[in-house]
Amino acid sequence: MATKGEVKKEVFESEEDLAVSLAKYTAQLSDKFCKERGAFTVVLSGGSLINSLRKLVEPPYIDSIEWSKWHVFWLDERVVPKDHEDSNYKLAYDGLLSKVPILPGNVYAINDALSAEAAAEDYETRLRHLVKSNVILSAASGFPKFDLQLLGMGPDGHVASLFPGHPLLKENEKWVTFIKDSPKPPPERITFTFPVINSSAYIALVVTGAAEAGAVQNALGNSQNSEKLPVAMVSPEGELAWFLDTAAASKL
Ligand SMILES: O=C(O)[C@H](O)[C@@H](O)[C@H](O)[C@H](O)COP(=O)(O)O
Repeated sequence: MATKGEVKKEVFESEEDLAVSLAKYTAQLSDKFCKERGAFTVVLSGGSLINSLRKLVEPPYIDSIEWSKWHVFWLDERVVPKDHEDSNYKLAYDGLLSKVPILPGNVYAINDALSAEAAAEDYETRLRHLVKSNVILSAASGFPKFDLQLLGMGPDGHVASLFPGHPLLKENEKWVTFIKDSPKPPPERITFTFPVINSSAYIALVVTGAAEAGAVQNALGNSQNSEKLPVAMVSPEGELAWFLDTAAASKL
């Protein structure tokens, strides 16, 4: 499946068709990595992505995926308790993790007892241990190389908690950092940095709805706007696969 630096783009008639294809894509990668190395490291976003993964908890995937080999991480997380409505962990737990036999020890939620700054540091330290123990692979650059990162995008073109014009876009040393002034509430979050996003073996960028069409154009089309949005900075070492619906692709 993989060609280094390859960008694939598929436009679906409906979100339902997109969800079917996204489940197939995720299951195929799970198969590949479980066979190759006995583990699959998957990074989740918040937002509508979790709903778009709903076909994974239905046949055939619910039974065929080797869930016990999954290791689940978050691209970004809101600094709120894990049972809070705003928690990306809760969103993923309710919609996916509670419905499949993933091992609780393989689910890497943030420590919600810590401040934003401390939670980001703690998450990075845990990732470093998992790279040492070969659960997460390491890129030549030294950044962690996740098998699959599943990204959503906001109408302003943000990915993870990396927002347009924010100084965090330039962070090139830390693996995980924090933000206290997120324009999208809640304001306090931790987030992967671009070097970690772009070290990924595979990235799926899942975007639906007319509100995101301008940002999709900025990344993929002939946009007049010279400011590169965060989504346009997604450029993994491995494969980038866009999953769009017709509304999100309407300006291409
Ligand atoms: O915590 C978050 O806010 C998310 O991880 C965020 O980065 C999300 O992926 C985008 O905002 C897209 O959200 P929608 O899919 O709901 O548009």
